[in-house]
Amino acid sequence: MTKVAVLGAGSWGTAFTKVLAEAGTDVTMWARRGEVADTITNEHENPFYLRGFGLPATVTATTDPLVALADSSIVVLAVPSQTLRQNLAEWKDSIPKDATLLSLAKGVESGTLLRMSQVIAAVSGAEPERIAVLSGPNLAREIAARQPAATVIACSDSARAIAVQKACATKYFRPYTNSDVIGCEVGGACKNVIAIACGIASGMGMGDNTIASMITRGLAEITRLGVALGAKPATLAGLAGVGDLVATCMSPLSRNRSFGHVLGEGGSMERAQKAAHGQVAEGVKSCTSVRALSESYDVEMPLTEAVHRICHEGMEVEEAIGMLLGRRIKPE
Ligand SMILES: NC(=O)C1=CN([C@@H]2O[C@H](COP(=O)(O)OP(=O)(O)OC[C@H]3O[C@@H](n4cnc5c(N)ncnc54)[C@H](O)[C@@H]3O)[C@@H](O)[C@H]2O)C=CC1
Ligand SMILES: O=C(CO)COP(=O)(O)O
Repeated sequence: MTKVAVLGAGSWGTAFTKVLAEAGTDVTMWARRGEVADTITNEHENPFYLRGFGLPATVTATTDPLVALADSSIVVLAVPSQTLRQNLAEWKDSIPKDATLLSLAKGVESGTLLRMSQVIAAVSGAEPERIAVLSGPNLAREIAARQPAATVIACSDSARAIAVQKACATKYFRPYTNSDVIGCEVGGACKNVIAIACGIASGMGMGDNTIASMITRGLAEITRLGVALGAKPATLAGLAGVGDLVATCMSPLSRNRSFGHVLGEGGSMERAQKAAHGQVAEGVKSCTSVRALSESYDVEMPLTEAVHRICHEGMEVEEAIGMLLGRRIKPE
């Protein structure tokens, strides 16, 4: 039987563990805090990140990475994008030599501007064909409630993508394979930034025309960047692109959208952080790295630029809107 280690017991790590276990896969979690690991193992729930959802009794958790990683053929990296490098450096020597490394993180690393699969390759030394990413419209609480959803598992080695697909396919969670790792990662990282922009608009009381316009123009700028980095446009028109973008930009469950909503209502960055329920709103840091990437590839990303200026340069939201609408009019 496939044995999977899920490293990270936050909301998505926990919900994805539930999916794996309900698919009949043997899964062990690593949690940072002892009380989280103990509660998962003994009470079959993670009330710290995913209150109200029972986990199958087969799921156990530990704070010892060696125990979680022993004999695993798939290692799921379920920590925030800005801490993945540091976390993986501590785990890399305990990872079985031929295991597939599956990233759940959606972000671009600050400073290095690396995608998560690149961080994994750099830190672990694993060959690119051992590195996979999972990305799609997968809000953790909806998946935990077994609401039907689809996702994409991207890996350059199709046999590994299929092995991950089999390990997590259930009656409500439908994974598709894809070979376009870059497209999936660009879609996942950039949609968080556009979700902050949509949250700002909704917080200012703007309606569906505005949000739909931002989602669509957001997709245009994400696709421009993705193609410049080597992604296939079809990937960005699929689940890991438009699918995830729509879910995150529209859902009050999204931490990135919730973060933006508070800013749009006139709240401070601190208040916005609280609205993300103490969990990561990845777009806050990724907006700066995505903007830097776009500059180095000479790709225009006006919505990303506006979110960066609001979050990190103190620009007022009204001024940012003026900047966006004051741009030269042009063909679509
Ligand atoms: N929550 C969701 O609905 C989804 C999240 N994602 C992505 O999955 C990744 C993980 O997200 P979540 O599980 O939701 O995050 P979270 O904020 O709920 O949990 C993060 C987990 O990482 C652990 N961790 C380890 N080292 C850490 C450190 N130095 N600082 C902070 N946390 C540390 C925390 O203890 C916690 O268990 C993110 O990149 C996110 O964008 C992707 C799809 C859905
Ligand atoms: O990635 C997600 C849904 O696919 C979760 O979005 P948030 O990180 O904004 O909550």
